[in-house]
Amino acid sequence: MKRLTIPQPGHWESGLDSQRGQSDRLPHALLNRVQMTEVDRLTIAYGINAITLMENAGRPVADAIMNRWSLRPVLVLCGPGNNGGDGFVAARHLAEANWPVRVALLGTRDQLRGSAAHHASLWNGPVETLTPDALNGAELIVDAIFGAGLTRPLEGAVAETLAVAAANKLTIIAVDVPSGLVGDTGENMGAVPCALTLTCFRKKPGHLLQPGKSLCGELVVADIGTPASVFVSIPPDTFENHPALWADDLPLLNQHSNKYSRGHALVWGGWPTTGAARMAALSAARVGAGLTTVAVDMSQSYLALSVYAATLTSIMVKPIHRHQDLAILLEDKRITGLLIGPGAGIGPDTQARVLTMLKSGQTTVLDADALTSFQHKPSDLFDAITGPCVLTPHEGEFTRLFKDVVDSSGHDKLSRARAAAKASGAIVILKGNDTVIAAPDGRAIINTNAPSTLATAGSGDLLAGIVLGLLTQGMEPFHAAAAAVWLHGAAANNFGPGLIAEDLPYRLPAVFKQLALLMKQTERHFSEMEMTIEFSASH
Ligand SMILES: NC(=O)C1=CN([C@@H]2O[C@H](COP(=O)(O)OP(=O)(O)OC[C@H]3O[C@@H](n4cnc5c(N)ncnc54)[C@H](OP(=O)(O)O)[C@@H]3O)[C@@H](O)[C@H]2O)[C@H](O)CC1
Ligand SMILES: [K+]
Repeated sequence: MKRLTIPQPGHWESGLDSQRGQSDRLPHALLNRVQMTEVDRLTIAYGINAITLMENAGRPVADAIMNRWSLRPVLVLCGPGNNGGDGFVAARHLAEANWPVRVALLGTRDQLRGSAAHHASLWNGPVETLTPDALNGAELIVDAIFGAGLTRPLEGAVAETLAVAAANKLTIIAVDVPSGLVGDTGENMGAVPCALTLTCFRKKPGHLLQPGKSLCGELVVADIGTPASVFVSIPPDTFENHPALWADDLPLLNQHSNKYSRGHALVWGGWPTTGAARMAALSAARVGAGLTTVAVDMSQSYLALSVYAATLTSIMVKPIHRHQDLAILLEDKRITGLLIGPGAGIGPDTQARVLTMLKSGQTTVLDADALTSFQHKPSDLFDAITGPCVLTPHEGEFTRLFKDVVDSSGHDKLSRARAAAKASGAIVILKGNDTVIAAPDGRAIINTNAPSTLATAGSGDLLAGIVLGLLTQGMEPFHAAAAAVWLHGAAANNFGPGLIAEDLPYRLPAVFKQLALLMKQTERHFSEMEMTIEFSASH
């Protein structure tokens, strides 16, 4: 199977050399504004001039409209930069197909420059002023006002016109991004919800991060002729989560596998909240940990052991009476992954257990109370993280633990997750509808398959368990984190509405079957491409 590896920074060229593919090489990369500027420059150097690039960017907008809607009046709103230029191209193609099209421009025609001025000169119809009145009679609105060049919040005629279009529920098609959406971050500086967004070459982080994600509607990526070779000098470090990024690293069974070779997961079982640790243990087992044990906190009640033991069957229980018992248990080198946090309780006992776990050198997942227990002195935690470690905070836990880090970094989710990973030395899974997985070396993945049914009690405990189960089997932590987030979303999608946390682990086997099918299709896609390459080479 061909895999799209995510090479470490600094190894990009060799990474590309080992990969196959034409323009869809690294298809899941996300590019920011600086990278896209460089992509444009390299594409032009490659031989596609700026006027053709704009033609290639604007034509798919017209095509997408004609493919989705029947003939109806269209108004194209054009801005003063290249986004506006794309709008003029789209308007021309619609008009050539005999669609009723009008154009309204922010500013005047003689202020346009370069390719935008060229394509505006090819537009034969009148150019109106961009005001709310221009909307009269239009049914579809093409928003080509601002794209990557947005520098400040929307105001004046632009803000008013978009607000009136949204209030009148007009269908809006955005060129590159809904105007007002910051492509690098997903921040909204005045954009209104669109039905469809067409962007060039690759998606941008802001298409996948909230609130941007909710503003884009259907998202389509247009091929504008940019060669995949641009990735040699523009190493992407941000990706949309997809099995192609990590599926080859998933632990696989073979005839030599036995329960010990599949690793032994250990979950800290707190008291009196026991359900969280039990569900996490079940998830770890479901994703393939050979053995799973709950280390039961006996320091508060002797009842703890009976509750865990009576409710777990294939999962083992180990009573821990004194703190030393935990350290002794961790000397067992057959244990290959640790999790503490779900239902652990906030305070010095949890702190001490976390530090003991980290000291053991074992791969560790820290969730929930294990994170909040360090809110007053996060550096104690960060200093103790010296080995493979994954942190799984939701926004509340994240803010408590990383307040100082966030104050000194960007405030968008991608920057915050990256800064937290760097400061802590751990892989950080910053959870939410747009979960970000970040590594200390700067790599990041944005997840897109999470349904809103995952916003239910216990959902986070299960995710921590899935991460643990994969790590326990030796999967590389960044890939394990991304895979776990994807599997979690896929299991929820597989169940559908009415989901409660208990349902998720039972859906994982079906998801593994889907995944195997998906990867077979990907493999077929690659082998077909190989045939195409051989065919073209021989002619
Ligand atoms: N490979 C590609 O992706 C290609 C993309 N194309 C399209 O080009 C745009 C980016 O074009 P650019 O000219 O850099 O920027 P914009 O068109 O988005 O906007 C720049 C102008 O807008 C003014 N501006 C910005 N924000 C505001 C605001 N809030 N209010 C008023 N005016 C604003 C800005 O003025 P300044 O005073 O700030 O300089 C500029 O005048 C990309 O998104 C794609 O659509 C290419 O067509 C093909 C290749
Ligand atoms: K736009």
